[in-house]
Amino acid sequence: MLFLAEMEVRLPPDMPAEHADELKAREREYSQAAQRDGRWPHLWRVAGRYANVSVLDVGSIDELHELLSGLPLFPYLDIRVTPLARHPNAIDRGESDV
Ligand SMILES: O=C(O)C[C@H]1C=CC(=O)O1
Repeated sequence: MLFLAEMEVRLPPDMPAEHADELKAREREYSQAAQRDGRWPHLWRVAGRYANVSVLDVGSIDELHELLSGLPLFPYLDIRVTPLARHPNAIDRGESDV
């Protein structure tokens, strides 16, 4: 199941820089592990904003929630999730038409 996830990062301005750096380092490790295992096929920075647009590939809504809520930055993220369905005009990538 594919989901579009739009995330806005909102770190409190008074968060100590060392704490922010530690969270960002853990976030990088966590999201790169998910990218490597195929659950996070796209991660794009939104130009001009501390925000990303991601495509997540998970087996269930519960797995999606587990993946997102496990993000070290989760308490500081505004996340909007949109389920994705196949577009009928999309060029086939080896899967059968829906
Ligand atoms: O967009 C961000 O920087 C937050 C975040 C979400 C995944 C990741 O690696 O970083």
